Amino acid sequence: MGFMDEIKAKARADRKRIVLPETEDERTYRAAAKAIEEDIADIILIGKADVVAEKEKEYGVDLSKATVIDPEKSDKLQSYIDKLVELRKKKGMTPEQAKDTLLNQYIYYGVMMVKMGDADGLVSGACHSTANTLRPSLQILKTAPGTKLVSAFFLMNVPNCEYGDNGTFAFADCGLNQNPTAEELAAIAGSTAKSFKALTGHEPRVAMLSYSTMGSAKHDDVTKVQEATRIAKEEYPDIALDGEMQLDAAIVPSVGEFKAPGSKVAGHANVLIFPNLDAGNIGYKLVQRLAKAEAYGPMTQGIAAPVNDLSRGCSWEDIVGVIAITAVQAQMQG
Ligand SMILES: CC(C)(COP(=O)(O)OP(=O)(O)OC[C@H]1O[C@@H](n2cnc3c(N)ncnc32)[C@H](O)[C@@H]1OP(=O)(O)O)[C@@H](O)C(=O)NCCC(=O)NCCS
Ligand SMILES: CC(=O)OP(=O)(O)O
Repeated sequence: MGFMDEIKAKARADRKRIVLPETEDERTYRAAAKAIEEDIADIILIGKADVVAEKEKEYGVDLSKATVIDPEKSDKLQSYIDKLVELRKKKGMTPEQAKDTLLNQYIYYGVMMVKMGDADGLVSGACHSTANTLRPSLQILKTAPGTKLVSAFFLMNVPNCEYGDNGTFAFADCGLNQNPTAEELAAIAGSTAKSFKALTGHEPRVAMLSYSTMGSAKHDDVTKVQEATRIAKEEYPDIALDGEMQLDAAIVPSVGEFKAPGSKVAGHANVLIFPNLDAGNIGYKLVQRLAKAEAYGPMTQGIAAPVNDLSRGCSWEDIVGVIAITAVQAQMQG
């Protein structure tokens, strides 16, 4: 059984309520229908009932078991307006702006449902940018206790691959933090190792990636990853983590032995921490497209409740996977 089958089985065991606000996108309907058919979550769609019914017919999917919420008709609207104003008053949010935002940006309505306990998690981003998808949850849900930095990772499943754990990897940060400092990079490594273990059950082996292996090149960019590695080893002594190292040294045993002799991680890494968002975002898309890998994410870690993003290039099957992961994250956050 692959990790996604296991995640779906976990999701099924304690079904959570997952909101999908992007009812303007066909993939949302197909993913919602499949998630219901596979019994992995209770699905809440945000939109107008007649529009959803029309699309359901057009796409030939069965959404009779989904809950459809039309913000305009919801008796919760006023309480959501009040709460949003309370939360964003210091940033200048007025009741008029809050009403307009909740009625016209369904992602905000969905995030408020999670905030108010009317849903357990949210998945969006198939037709909205990452910034517009994650900003509402950063603003409204905020970070989980004990977390300073929210970051975003992908769970990757590379077919016919002997590297990582038979092709299973976590990659980070591929979605959120553009240019992490050494401290932030160390925090991303710690969070991703924890997420990888929690979602796949595998022991993480974390490589701090660079274009240099153990001092083979010299530049401020390399120094940043070396410093991040030092901090991460200090902060997370129980995690197998090493760096700085190149991608080949991280995952290919013979190269790891040659370039980083004595490293327990080199050649065996299953958690790859990229030095910046350019590298992370380009890296995951290369593996997804050229190696035909399944790529689930960008999943967030560190938000007070599970809200996960998607790539606008995702398939509806990817959305089903992210729904299942979101449901399992919701179980873990209680
Ligand atoms: C998500 C993103 C928009 C947040 O950036 P921003 O410009 O700081 O946005 P805001 O200032 O409105 O931040 C929103 C809130 O989230 C908080 N926040 C932003 N990034 C955060 C992080 N990584 N961890 C915790 N909180 C964060 C801010 O402090 C702010 O809180 P406040 O409004 O209560 O003060 C930005 O990080 C971004 O654009 N990232 C790149 C996304 C992207 O293009 N990815 C590529 C495709 S996947
Ligand atoms: C994760 C990501 O790259 O998102 P998008 O493709 O929507 O920019």
